[in-house]
Amino acid sequence: ISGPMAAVEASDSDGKEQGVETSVTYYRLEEVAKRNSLKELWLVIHGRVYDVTRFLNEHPGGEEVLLEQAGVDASESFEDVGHSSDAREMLKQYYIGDVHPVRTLRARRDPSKSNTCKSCWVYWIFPIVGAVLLGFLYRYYTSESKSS
Ligand code: HEM
Repeated sequence: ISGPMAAVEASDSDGKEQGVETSVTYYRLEEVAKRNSLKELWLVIHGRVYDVTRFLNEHPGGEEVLLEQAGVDASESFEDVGHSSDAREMLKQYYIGDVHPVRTLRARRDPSKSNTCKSCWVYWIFPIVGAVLLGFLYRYYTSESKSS
C-alpha cells in the first residue's frame, strides 16, 4: 500500500469549494519514513505530519537535529527542547496531514497473521518430513532387496 491515503473531507456547508482546505490527508508512518533525506524531509509531531524540507536551513536549532528525527515521530525531542510558542506557530505552515490511525488496524490483523503463519508452517513441514521418510523407506527396501 503506498501513496497518501484518500482525503477525508470534513463536512462543510460549501464543502466542494473549501474541499482542499477542510480535508485532512492521512499518511502512514511508512510513507513518512521514506522522506528522510535532505531532498525531502518529513517528521511527525503529536500525530501530525510536517514537511520541513524547506525549513531545514531556517531552523534555529540546525538541520542536524531535524535530520536525526527525519521520517519518525519527533514529538518527544520537539518537547524536550522546550520550543517557544513562536516555534509552535511555525509548525502550521509545514503541516501536510495527519498520521493514519493504522496501528489499531494492524493490531487487529497481527494475531490472525501469526495464526495463518503457524498453520502454513505446518502445511509445508509435513510434506518435507513425509518426503524424507519416503526416502529412507525407499533406501531401506532397496538395500534389503539387494542383500536378500
Ligand atoms: C517543524 C518543526 C520545528 C520547528 C518549526 C522548530 C522551530 C524552532 C525555533 C523557532 C527555534 C528557536 C527557539 C524557539 O523559538 O523555541 C528552535 C530551536 C531549536 N530546535 Fe526546533 N523546531 C522544530 C523541530 C525541532 C526538532 C524535531 C528538534 C529535535 C531535537 C528541534 C531542536 C531544536 C533545538 C535543539 C533548538 C534550540 C536551539 C538553541 O537553543 O540555540 N527542533 N526550533
